[in-house]
Amino acid sequence: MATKSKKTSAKASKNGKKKIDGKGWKQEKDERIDWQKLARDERTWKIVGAVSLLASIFLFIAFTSYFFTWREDQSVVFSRGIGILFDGDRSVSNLLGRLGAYISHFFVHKCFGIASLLLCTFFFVVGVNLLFSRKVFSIWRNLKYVTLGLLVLSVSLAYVFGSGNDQFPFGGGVGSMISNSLKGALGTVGTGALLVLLAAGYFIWQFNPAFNLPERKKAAPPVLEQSTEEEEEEEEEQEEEDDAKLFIPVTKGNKLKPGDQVLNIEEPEEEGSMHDLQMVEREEEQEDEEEIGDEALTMEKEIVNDLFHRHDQLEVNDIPFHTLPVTPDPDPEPEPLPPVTPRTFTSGLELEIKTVPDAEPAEDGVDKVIENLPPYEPTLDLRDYKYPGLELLETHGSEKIIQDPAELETNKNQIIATLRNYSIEIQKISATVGPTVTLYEIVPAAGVRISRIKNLEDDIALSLAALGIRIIAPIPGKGTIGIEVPNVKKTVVSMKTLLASEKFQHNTFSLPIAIGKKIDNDNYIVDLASMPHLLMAGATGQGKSVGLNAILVSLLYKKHPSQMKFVLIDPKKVELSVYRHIEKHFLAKLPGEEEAIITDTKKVVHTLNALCIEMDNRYDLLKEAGARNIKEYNEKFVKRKLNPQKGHQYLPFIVLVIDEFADLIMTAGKEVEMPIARLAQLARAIGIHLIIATQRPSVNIITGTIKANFPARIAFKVSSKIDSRTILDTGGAEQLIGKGDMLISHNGEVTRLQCAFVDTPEVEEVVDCISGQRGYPQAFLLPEYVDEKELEGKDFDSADRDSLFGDAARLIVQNQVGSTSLLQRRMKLGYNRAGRLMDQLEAAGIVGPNQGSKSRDVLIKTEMELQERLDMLG
Ligand SMILES: Nc1ncnc2c1ncn2[C@@H]1O[C@H](COP(=O)(O)OP(=O)(O)OP(=O)(O)O)[C@@H](O)[C@H]1O
Repeated sequence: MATKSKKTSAKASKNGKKKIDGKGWKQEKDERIDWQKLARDERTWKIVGAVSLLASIFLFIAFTSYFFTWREDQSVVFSRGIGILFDGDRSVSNLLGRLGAYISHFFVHKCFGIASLLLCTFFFVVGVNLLFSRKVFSIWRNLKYVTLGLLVLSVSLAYVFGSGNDQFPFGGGVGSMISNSLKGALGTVGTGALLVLLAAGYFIWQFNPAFNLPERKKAAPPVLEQSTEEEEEEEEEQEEEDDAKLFIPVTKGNKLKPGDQVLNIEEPEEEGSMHDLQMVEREEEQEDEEEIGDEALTMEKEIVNDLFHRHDQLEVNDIPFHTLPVTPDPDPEPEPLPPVTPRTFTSGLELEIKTVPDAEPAEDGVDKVIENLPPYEPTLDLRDYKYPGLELLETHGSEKIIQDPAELETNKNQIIATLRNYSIEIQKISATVGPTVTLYEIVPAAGVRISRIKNLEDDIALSLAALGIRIIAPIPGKGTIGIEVPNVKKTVVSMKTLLASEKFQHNTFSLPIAIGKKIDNDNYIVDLASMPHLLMAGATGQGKSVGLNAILVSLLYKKHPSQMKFVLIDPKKVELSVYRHIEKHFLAKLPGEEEAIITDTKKVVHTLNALCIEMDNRYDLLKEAGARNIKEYNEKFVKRKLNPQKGHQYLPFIVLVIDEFADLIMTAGKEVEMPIARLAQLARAIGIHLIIATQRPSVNIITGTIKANFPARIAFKVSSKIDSRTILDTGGAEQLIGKGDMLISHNGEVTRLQCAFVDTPEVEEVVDCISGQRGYPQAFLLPEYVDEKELEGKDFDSADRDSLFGDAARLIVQNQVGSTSLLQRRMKLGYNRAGRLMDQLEAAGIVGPNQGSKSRDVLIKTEMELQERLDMLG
């Protein structure tokens, strides 16, 4: 009981009542009206709103009635003036009696004429907003229109209809006065012109009509019109948004949105009483704040500046924000609102901040599209970059295929005779002359079994006494038998011809490579991205290096440095070294490495593992972006649907080229094979493509795992049928004639090609053309890979911190996300190192403990705090 009375006493004193003895209460302040409190009371404003709404209805009825009764009531009002209100004897015709007659006479006759009706809208807007405690209409906008409308309409109507005692006051006294003054100053015509000008100006401003002369229609860029309209619309939308934000009831537990501004926060008065509604206003706030006085809380909108892409700074107002600085409320003891986790609060108030749903990442992790931004253009990184021109390349000899009729005739006769020796008759024979070989297509006579011809392949070749005969029995899809016979005079296929071809110039391939010419002279141009990896084999001196150069040069001719990077592995140290000059344009390397072209086996292992990390990181990015492959991902990035702040970036293709694979496998074995197999299996979707070349296509080098993951394979001449089978799963490569004569197995088809020829000086020209231009500050950096074995035995206690500890701590504190994958992506680290860094950050008290799938809590909130902690740690 005693406790209860104590409580009651406390409650009472809080409400301004003081106990003076045990029997009664003395009201100390009950005589004083607390105006401030009254002004902040929601009910007060509701009453004002209701009065305003009634006033608007009253005025509307009075004015409308006046339009019909003005003549009858005019003399009465004239004669009595304001006294009419108290003159009970006088009767008037206005529907709202003497008050209606007097007020409408005042506004319509004396002031603004018909335009006075606009006043009704003002009271209506104010009334509705106050009554509903939210901004239904914009008072500010209405006020602008009413003020302008009263003036312009009254003056215009007075000008048009004139004024006189006996006349209906269309423009009212004010309108007539201004109109007459203008007429005096500008003359009737001048005044008319001014009014027309005003009307036209308003019309143009509001509707922005197009004034295109017929013949200039084409010249007027529609974009311009559109953009102006868009701006207009945007302005409208913005206004509407602002309007909607104007009045926002904030009660206990209610949530604010960014951009909302709270004018008045009322503390609860009594137990059980409702929290007062708050009025939130934008444009009228200054005025209102003055009225409400310094009791009002002002809450400022924190604009979150989000650097949405690397190169374009963007201010985004509508993304979630974390801090709302609140001016302290001098009113005592504001009751805390439900808990939140803000960074700062100065008033002791805690607000639950609701993030704007639009800015939340969509379900697939994709951010809201930031409209009205031009698409991201990766090539702007090096906007002046010029692609190498075709003039850098040479035409090697005559491009014309030499057809020697005598040679053709001899070969034909020999084929017929040889087959006849084996009792094989021919119905028809035709020849297609290619750059290196001629294909004789034969249709055997009825009853001849194709398998018989195939079995006689070696004998026929011997009889024809020529190297490089290949029998295709039957030619897939044709039902004929093909015999390829090398030409006596061969034509070199210049790289220049292929690159100049329509097929190369105008294709939509992601990574177009021009490899060579088919036997029918068709250019063989394919998309490396769809292959998706390529295995090349060939005995020494048969054209492998030229083939690799042809592929690399094709890509250099089509891709911008921002779109593609090479990882070049060259254990022989000479083949690819020419490309070292384009390091800052097209090469990728490990952080801290001097040379971009990798020649050392140990570094090859690191690089391959780093590529695996890059692959994993890219998969994480794709997953977050809800994209299935690099193309979809980059499309989203270009459309600015992905936030670089979250680690997203435009992903260049990465082409890994290993020139002598056999050497690597011999020295590093599984250490090389495993990451290559992993990359080959998984890297296609994320834009990493492999080209592996080897002189020795034996089974211990091209293992089953490697083969299974390299569906596209090229064979130059090899030394044995077994090698041909290892590389192509079929014989034939041993019968090639060298100098770029090759077989390519792609999409289950084996095609004979003459590889495009590009000489080393040409490659040097191309490389010089690129390296002479502005490049990136350094090569594209691959993620760092730390060999677990090298770390064994090393104890990573807090005294032996990772060199990246400080950077990692800063990144985590800046982002306020304790996630290992963030470290991996942003710092290009492997999982193990990132994980170890995270453990060290935990030990240093910067992040909290592991929380399973949820990211760790970040215990340090500001960079200043972090710096202190780092200084402390030493
Ligand atoms: N496509 C081609 N057209 C014409 N000639 C070619 C072509 N490819 C290669 N050759 C000729 O063959 C020679 C050897 O080619 P390349 O250097 O590419 O052989 P390789 O297989 O790389 O040899 P290695 O493995 O020993 O480096 C070239 O110097 C060139 O004269």
